Amino acid sequence: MSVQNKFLKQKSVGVVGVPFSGGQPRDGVDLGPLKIIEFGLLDQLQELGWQVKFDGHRDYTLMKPASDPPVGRLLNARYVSAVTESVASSVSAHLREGSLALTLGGDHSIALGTVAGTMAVHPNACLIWIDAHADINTPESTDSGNIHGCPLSFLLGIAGQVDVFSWVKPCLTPDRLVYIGLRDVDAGEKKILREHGIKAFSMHEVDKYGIAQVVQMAIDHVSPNGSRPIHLSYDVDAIDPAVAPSTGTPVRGGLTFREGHYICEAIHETGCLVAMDLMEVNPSLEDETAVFQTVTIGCSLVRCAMGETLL
Ligand SMILES: NC(=[NH2+])NCCC[C@H](N)C(=O)O
Ligand SMILES: [Mn+2]
Ligand SMILES: [Mn+2]
Repeated sequence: MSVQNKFLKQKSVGVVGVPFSGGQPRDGVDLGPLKIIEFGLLDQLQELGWQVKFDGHRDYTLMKPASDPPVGRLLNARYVSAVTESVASSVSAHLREGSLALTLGGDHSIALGTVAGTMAVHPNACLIWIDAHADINTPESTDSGNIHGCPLSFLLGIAGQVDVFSWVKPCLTPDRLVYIGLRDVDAGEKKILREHGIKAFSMHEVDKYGIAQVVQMAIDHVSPNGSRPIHLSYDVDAIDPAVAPSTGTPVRGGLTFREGHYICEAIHETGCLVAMDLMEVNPSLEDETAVFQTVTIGCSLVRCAMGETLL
């Protein structure tokens, strides 16, 4: 069922491509947006009836500081901060015009910008985070120092004072965040989820209740009377690596092809989607077939969230 959106002024989408890999150590994830667009995503969205406004392939490497020594444990902190601040304003600009904001990554640190950008325009929006990982480490709890494992702690205001990220204002509350797909959560992150009462549906709950019930429970949790705008942040590593192999931190036991798509279809049906991220597609990992599979799935997840139906 294709549904009218409650929050958009027109059926238009602003596409922000963010070829950025500074939130983690593996090269190539910055090629994600280029590949996804080469595979025809923009035309596919037009065929679904969307007016597409693409910001163009920006060169975020121009923002790379000459020197960026670790801030505590955090790696590339100044670079991540500058890029995400700019992404936040691109996302806000599309939302202010009444368009949906679609951001193509790049690594998941970029969501620090996209979610901040959404909350600046829709302060009561909720966040549905689809991922194998919780990405909620604080500057103290992170073992890796990779900021793609930390964006949610900044958005929730539990990261403590980090001067480099002073532009990030706490804009998310624990009751407006829900996860689906988790299966590789650090010990420190489990503690944070418990302490803040954050709702999470791991793969165990997906097995136990089935994806349809999980998505329904997730939406009911973050948007109790269906009235909140939804930001969907989709890390492609939520999908099982047998189906979407080209990603930097693959974890076995993930969502099936259909489960992954069902989530997008059900969120479309709410009519409340205002922003979507597609993150962590890395076209330089694995072989050509794997890249084809991963990029193709990335495109179809976005199409399903934007109204493509099977019938
Ligand atoms: N967006 C991702 N793929 N995140 C993986 C994070 C892995 C690990 N928890 C870390 O903090 O380093
Ligand atoms: Mn992940
Ligand atoms: Mn992630």
